[in-house]
Amino acid sequence: MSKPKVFIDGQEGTTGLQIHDRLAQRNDIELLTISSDKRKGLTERKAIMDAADLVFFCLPDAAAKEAAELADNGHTKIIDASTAHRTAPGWVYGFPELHGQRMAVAQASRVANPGCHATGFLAAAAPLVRMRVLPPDYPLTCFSLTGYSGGGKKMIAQYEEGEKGEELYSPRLYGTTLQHKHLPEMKVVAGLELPPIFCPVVDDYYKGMSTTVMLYNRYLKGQPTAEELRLILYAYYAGEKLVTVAPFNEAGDTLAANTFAGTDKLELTVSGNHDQTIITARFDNLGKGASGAAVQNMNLMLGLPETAGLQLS
Ligand SMILES: NC(=O)C1=CN([C@@H]2O[C@H](COP(=O)(O)OP(=O)(O)OC[C@H]3O[C@@H](n4cnc5c(N)ncnc54)[C@H](OP(=O)(O)O)[C@@H]3O)[C@@H](O)[C@H]2O)C=CC1
Ligand SMILES: CC(=O)N[C@@H](CCC(=O)OP(=O)(O)O)C(=O)O
Repeated sequence: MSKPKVFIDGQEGTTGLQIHDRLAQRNDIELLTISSDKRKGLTERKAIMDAADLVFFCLPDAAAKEAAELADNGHTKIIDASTAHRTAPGWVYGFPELHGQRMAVAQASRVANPGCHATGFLAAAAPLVRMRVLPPDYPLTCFSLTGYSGGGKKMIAQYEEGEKGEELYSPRLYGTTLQHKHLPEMKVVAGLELPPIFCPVVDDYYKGMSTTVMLYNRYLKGQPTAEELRLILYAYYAGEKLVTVAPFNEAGDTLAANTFAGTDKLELTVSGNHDQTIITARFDNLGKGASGAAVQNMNLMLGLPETAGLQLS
C-alpha cells in the first residue's frame, strides 16, 4: 500500500519546522516538500496540496484562510495550526482527549489545531463543565505563562538577535485589553457562557507553558474539595497517554513552567484545600501546544497509531 503523502505549508516557520522534524524521521508517511523560493507561490502550493493526502497549515491566520481555499479540492485533508478556523463551522476542534473528539478528529477532513494557551485552559476547565461540576456561568480567571517561541519567528528574533531591551529580561503580561485570540475557542469548546478573564505572560525562556485556573469550591456543584476535583479529572483522563493528572500534592508548592518542554505531554496538577483550588496544566507550547498536537491529529486522520512520532517523556 502506498504511504500517505503529507505537505507542510509554512515549513520554514517555528511550528512548520517542528512538524517537519517529527515527520522526517518516519517511514510510514511520505513528506512532500517545496523549494524555499516557491514556498509562498499560490500555483506551486496548490499543485502540492492537490497531490497530498493531508496538508498542515503553519501560517499566519490570513494566509491560512487563503490556503484553505487553495486546498478545497474534495480529497486533501487539512490540519490548520492557526487561529483562523478554531470555531468555524465545518471544522473539528483537534483536542482528541476532550469528550468524544477523538472519533470526530479521526473522521474529519478539516481539523483546527488548538491554540497553546487554550490547550492548557481547556484541559482543566472543559471536563469540569462537561461533568457538570463547574457551572457554565462561573466567572473564571486564567493566567498562563509561556516561553517566547510561542510568538513565532518574529518574537524569537526579538529575544535572541542583537541587543534586547531590559523589559525582555523580565516576564511580560500581554493581552491586557482582554481580547486575546484564544478567548473564543476557550469559551466555546469549554461550554462556558462567559469567556475567562485571561492574562497571558511571556518570559525570557524558549519553550514550556504553565496555564492555571483558580476556583472557589463553594460555587461548584457538590462543593468538592481540591483532592476530589483531582479525582474527577484523573478519572476523566484515565487511559490517556498524552494528558495525565499528577498525584495530589506530589509537586509540593512550586511548579516550573518548563518541566514538560521537549515533550508532547500535558500534565495537570491540582492543588488546594476544601475551599480553594488551583489547577495547572504544564506542557510545551511547541509540543501539545502546537506541533505535537498537530501530529497526533494527523495520526488519527490517517488511521496511524495515535502517538506515533510523539515524545511521551
Ligand atoms: N509558535 C507557537 O508556539 C504556536 C504557533 N501557532 C500558530 O501556528 C501558525 C504558525 O505559527 P509559527 O510557526 O509560530 O509562525 P512563524 O512566524 O514562525 O512561521 C510562519 C511561516 O509561514 C510563512 N508564511 C507567511 N505567509 C505565508 C504565505 N502567504 N504563504 C506561505 N507561507 C507563508 C512564513 O514565512 P517567512 O519564513 O518568510 O516568515 C513563516 O515561515 C500561526 O498561525 C500561529 O499562531 C499555534 C500554536 C503555537
Ligand atoms: C508568546 C505568544 O505571543 N504566544 C501566542 C500564542 C501562540 C499560539 O498558540 O498561537 P495561535 O493561537 O496562533 O495558534 C499568543 O499569545 O498570541
